[in-house]
Parts: sequence; structure tokens; C-alpha cells
Amino acid sequence: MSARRLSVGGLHLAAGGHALVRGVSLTLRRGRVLGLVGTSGSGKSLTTLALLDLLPPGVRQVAGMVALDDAPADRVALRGRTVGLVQQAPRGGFNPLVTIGRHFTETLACDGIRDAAARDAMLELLREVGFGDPASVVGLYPTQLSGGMLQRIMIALALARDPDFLLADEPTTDLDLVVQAQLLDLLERLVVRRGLGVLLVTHDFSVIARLADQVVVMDAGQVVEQRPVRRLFEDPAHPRTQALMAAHLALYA
Ligand SMILES: Nc1ncnc2c1ncn2[C@@H]1O[C@H](COP(=O)(O)OP(=O)(O)OP(=O)(O)O)[C@@H](O)[C@H]1O
Repeated sequence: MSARRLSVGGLHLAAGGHALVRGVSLTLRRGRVLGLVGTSGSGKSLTTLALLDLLPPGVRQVAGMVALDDAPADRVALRGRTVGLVQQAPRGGFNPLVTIGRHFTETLACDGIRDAAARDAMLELLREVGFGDPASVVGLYPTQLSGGMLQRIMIALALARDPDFLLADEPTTDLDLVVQAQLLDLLERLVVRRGLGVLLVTHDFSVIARLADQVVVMDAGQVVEQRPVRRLFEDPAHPRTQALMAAHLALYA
């Protein structure tokens, strides 16, 4: 049965005796988008990676528990099947020597989906993320596609094992504004159609305003504010949130 909530509680991370993330707790809910914002280095990516036990070498989890609904979860078992991961800079997420089709067949084979069934599933996934002629994409290599197309494909790969939750770490960074808007529309459609629970990591408040229901603000490894998106924009409480918002308005208002 599908889980309704994915949560991390009391997460502490450290490297070389230096605390990087301190006491972070947050909860994703199916059909909802939780925005995670904060300045560079505030601990957003490490928190996201800790959910799937994918911390980089040298970073250690000192405390914290990940739970599905209210039961402790095996984080390695969550990868792909329950929780999909989409990261920034899609080009680095692909093997340049392998076709797009092979990226899909290898992922689908994890669930025993092969041959004609794999091809049908791959074409359907590519169609779902907006490729009108998916068959024309499967024989291409990652270098033959634009950043926006690769980011769509990375989302399709993250959906290949039909997860309940999606962790999207800066999914629109480095893409032009038109492609960014298309990707945010796509994520919104997926939340509605699949009932996905999404963690949307970004430093961009316009992305938060467009998609998030609830927002967590991090600063120096800690959660400093957590509230519904509308209330955050109307009345940012913490000085760090106010500063991030002011910087955003200075650039885009
Ligand atoms: N492998 C590592 N070893 C030691 N420290 C690290 C490592 N990776 C990240 N850090 C440190 O942990 C802190 C949090 O990093 P993290 O990447 O989670 O920040 P972030 O909020 O995602 O920033 P950005 O928006 O720039 O991606 C930073 O001070 C960073 O320098």
C-alpha cells in the first residue's frame, strides 16, 4: 500500500567534527509540494540526500530518523521504488556513452520490466513528460539533447519505478526562463495526476511561489521557519527569510 507521508526527524549531520545540519525535521505529503529554501550552504542538499542515505564521503549522520507514515524506513530500499530523485545540472546525471533508451531499460529492469514491455513503458514515460514523438528520442545520446530535454528525461527516469515521492534538488537551475516555466508546469501536472509528494529544493522564491504549498526555510544547517506559502510571502517572520525575500524582490520585482 502507498505511504501518505515521508518524514525525517531530528537530522544531525557533521563532517570532521563540524556540524553541518542541526536538528532538521520535515514531512512530505502525497499530492503536496514542500519547498525547501535557504542560502547557498545552508544544508538543503545534504538534508535531501540524507533521506535516501546518499550522503557524500566524509559527511556523517550523527542523529535522525526517516519514516514512512509513522514507521521507521529502510532508506536504501526507498530509492527509486518509493522515492525518486531529480538533481540539478542534468547533463552530469547521464552516461554520455549510453543512449537515452538504455538509461530507461536499465532502470526498468530493476523491476523485471524488459523487452516490449520496457519499450512501451519508456515511450509512455517520455510522453508523460512532454515528448510528442518519444520514439525519436530513445536512440539519441545525452550530448544530442538540450538541458531542458535532459531534465524532462531525468524526471521520466525518476518516475520509471512509480514512486510516491519525488525529491527535486534545484530542478530548474541553469535553464532559461521559458524552459523553467515548462518544467514547473510539468511538475505541477505530475503532482495532480500521480498524487506525488514533492520536496522542491531551490533558492528561487519565484519557483516557491509558483509551486509550493508549504515552505521550510533553512539557515546555517537549521530550520528557521516553516509555514504555508501564502503566509510566508505575506508575513515572513525570520530575518533570514526576510533577507532572502528582499534579495528576490530586488532582482525580480
Ligand atoms: N562532502 C562534504 N564534505 C564536507 N562538507 C560538505 C560536503 N558537502 C557539503 N558540505 C558542507 O555542508 C554545508 C551544507 O551543504 P549543502 O550542499 O547541503 O548546502 P545547500 O543549501 O544545498 O547549498 P547550495 O544551494 O549551494 O546547493 C555547506 O557548508 C557545505 O560546504
